[in-house]
Formats: sequence, structure tokens, C-alpha cells
Amino acid sequence: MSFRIGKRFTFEAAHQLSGLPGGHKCGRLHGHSYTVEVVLTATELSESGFVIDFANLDPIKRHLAEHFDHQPLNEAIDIEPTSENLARVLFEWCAKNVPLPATAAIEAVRVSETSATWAEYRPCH
Ligand SMILES: Nc1nc2c(c(=O)[nH]1)N=C([C@H](O)[C@H](O)COP(=O)(O)OP(=O)(O)OP(=O)(O)O)CN2
Ligand SMILES: [Zn+2]
Repeated sequence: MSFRIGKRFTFEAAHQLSGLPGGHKCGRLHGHSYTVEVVLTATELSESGFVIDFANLDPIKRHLAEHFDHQPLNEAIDIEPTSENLARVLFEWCAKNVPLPATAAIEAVRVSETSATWAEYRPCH
């Protein structure tokens, strides 16, 4: 048995993708209202009945506000700023920087540039 929870964060940012066919619209500088969803899992709950308190994910909110919101993503990360790469970069940041009890783990990070699209990173085990 396992429990899963998620929390959604948003930020606004600009990017420009390279390596696309000539004339591709995403090769031009443009912006998105990004959504980041962090999914956590646990095999057992805390005494409060939580996987973790959602408030414990506040470091993610601060990180996005300080390093991603209203930033040019081509400068914010050192890899092509696609949704897939952003999901991986943010997963790895969360894995290192969000304190978790031994019973809980970050399962996946999903990034959306628009309401119709998403990309997810979850490490293989
Ligand atoms: N697999 C991916 N494909 C694309 C990504 C990406 O991160 N991963 N990113 C883009 C661009 O950033 C683009 O701005 C968004 O693309 P798209 O959803 O196609 O754009 P629209 O919202 O304008 O969608 P329409 O259906 O054309 O209206 C491109 N691809
Ligand atoms: Zn884009």
C-alpha cells in the first residue's frame, strides 16, 4: 500500500528553444505561465496522518520565486529549457533540498507550459 500527494506551483518565465527546424515558433523568445507539480509517495503516514505536511514544500515555492519567476530560463538552467529538462532539473533540486522523513520520497515532477501539455521526470529504480 502506498499514499501519494502532490502540490502545484506556478511561475512566469521566458525561453527560446534551439535545435528546432527553421521557422519553428519556439525558436523565438517567448513566455509561458509554467505549472510545476511535485508528487510525493509514502508507505506509511505520520502521526498526523500526512505523507508530509504540504507546508514542508515551501522551499520549492521560494526556489521557484527566486530563480525561475520572471527569469530567462536559458540563463536560469544550464541545459535546453524544455519542459522535460525543467522537470528533471526541478526533481533533482527537490531531491537534494526538500527535507523528508524516511517514510516519504519524491516520486515525480511534472512541468506544464500550457494547460494542454506536460512533461514528467521520474527516475528509474
Ligand atoms: N516535448 C516538448 N515539445 C515542445 C516543448 C517542450 O518543452 N517539450 N516546448 C515547446 C514550446 O515551448 C512551445 O512554446 C509550446 O508548444 P505548443 O504547446 O506546441 O504551443 P501552443 O500552446 O502555441 O500550442 P498550439 O497547439 O500550437 O496552439 C514546443 N514543443
Ligand atoms: Zn515555449
